[in-house]
Amino acid sequence: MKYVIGVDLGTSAVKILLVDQLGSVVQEVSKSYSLIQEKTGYSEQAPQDWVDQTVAGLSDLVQSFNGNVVDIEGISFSGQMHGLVLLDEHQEPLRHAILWNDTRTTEQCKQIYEAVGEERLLDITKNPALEGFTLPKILWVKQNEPHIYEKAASFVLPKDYVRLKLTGALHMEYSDAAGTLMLDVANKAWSSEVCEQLDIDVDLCPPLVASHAEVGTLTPEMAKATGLSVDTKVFAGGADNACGAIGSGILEEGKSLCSIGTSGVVLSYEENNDKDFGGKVHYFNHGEESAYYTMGVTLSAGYSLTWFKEVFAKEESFDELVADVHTVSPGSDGLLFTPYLVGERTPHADANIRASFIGMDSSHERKHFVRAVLEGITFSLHESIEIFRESGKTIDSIISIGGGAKNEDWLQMQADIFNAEVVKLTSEQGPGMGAAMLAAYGCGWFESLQDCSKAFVKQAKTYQPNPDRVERYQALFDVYKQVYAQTQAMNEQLVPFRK
Ligand SMILES: Nc1ncnc2c1ncn2[C@@H]1O[C@H](COP(=O)(O)OP(=O)(O)O)[C@@H](O)[C@H]1O
Ligand SMILES: O=C(CO)[C@@H](O)[C@H](O)COP(=O)(O)O
Repeated sequence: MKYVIGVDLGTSAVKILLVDQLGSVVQEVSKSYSLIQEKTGYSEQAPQDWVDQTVAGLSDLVQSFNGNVVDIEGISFSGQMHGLVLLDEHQEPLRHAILWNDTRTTEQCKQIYEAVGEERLLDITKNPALEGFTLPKILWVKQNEPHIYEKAASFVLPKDYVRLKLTGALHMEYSDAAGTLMLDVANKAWSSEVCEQLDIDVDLCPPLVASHAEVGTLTPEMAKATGLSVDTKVFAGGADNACGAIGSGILEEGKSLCSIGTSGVVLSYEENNDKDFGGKVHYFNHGEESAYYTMGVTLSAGYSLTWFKEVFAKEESFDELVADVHTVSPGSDGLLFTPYLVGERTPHADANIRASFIGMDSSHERKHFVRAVLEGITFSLHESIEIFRESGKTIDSIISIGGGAKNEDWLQMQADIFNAEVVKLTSEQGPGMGAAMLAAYGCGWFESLQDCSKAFVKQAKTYQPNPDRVERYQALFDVYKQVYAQTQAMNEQLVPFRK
């Protein structure tokens, strides 16, 4: 039996899957790392932590592997998107990585519009200037840390950095490059126009490759540190949402995905690059060649639950925290939560908005707050589904992945709030599975990613919407949607009081 490894470099942890030729996950390892949040709006991580934890995870995996290590033929990567890793001439990081959920760059987004023009930017990159994307982060460093910027020789995204350290080869692939706001998405090339307008040297941008491209093998040092063979083939990989789509079989028009990791994503496959969503949803290159996807993003989805757990139930596991939410009725007896802990992207691109609990009542217990958090996250994702439905898409079945898909009550809640069938797969690790599939396809095990998906993507269970709960949630969703407008101005006034 042959094997491949899929590495998903998430925001909370790196999750590593060993997958056999039948598509079964035979081993799974997870190693966490923390966020560095110096001030409100800031979110960073140390690139070395990603490398250390990935190497430690691979080493654990190899040590408990019963087979012959040379049968592990290939490895590929999925990674949290947009994070800026600025490298010096020796390909060493010049500072911590600035992550996708860091919103310090509102001013730089304005400058991008002024320099490139809103319409032209949308024409070239298919996306608006949002704080989370990479280009505003590069500008922020250039303006606020010029001593660092002047030493920059290139930049990469998180999983590209880990791959660089494992192989010694510097690359970026299209699905992640699309999230930089510097890629000409339709023509799959760096946009010299965008770079020139912002006085950024286009040579900072690394060589581009396809997601399934073989980019090298492990360095002897890394082979030794991980226990893997030096001949293990390394494939480029993809953005975590592109890989999540591959790992869930979102490889044809009409298929949709909901992912609840640190962020939350509702994603839909697009065959073409010429649809017009006016920048309301992100529009990126898929990990499948010549395909695209659109998606709406909730910045603090799983992160809202993690935050609640860290602040109010630090000693408990997620399973313990959510154990009794089914005893609270839908709507949490009048308690609403909006998940804007670090600002928001879809549908409210707003770095200053913050979260709310609305309707606290003396009868509420902790379990009401937990249920309200789960409902608020799901309502937020439903706002993205509403945008897709309003654009004419039919969304009656959604595959649900990510840490949030571990809980049955939450999966049923998704079916009831989305008013759609929700499908759970045998592994909730969609991005890791997608990365493994890119390696399997790259190794030549399959003719196409679709063929690989037929063999690897397996449904475990479906959740049907309950008509009574659907109706109740529709009424609550109408109230939920008002909270943003009602709290927006108040949040602006609170900005000077934040850390
Ligand atoms: N047992 C569980 N029940 C419900 N939610 C969970 C559970 N375990 C983890 N989660 C949620 O999953 C999130 C992490 O998901 P994951 O897909 O691993 O994120 P990332 O890829 O961003 O690192 C946590 O923030 C948490 O909200
Ligand atoms: O910014 C985005 C997508 O645009 C996020 O979805 C990141 O890609 C982080 O993903 P997770 O760590 O939540 O999986």
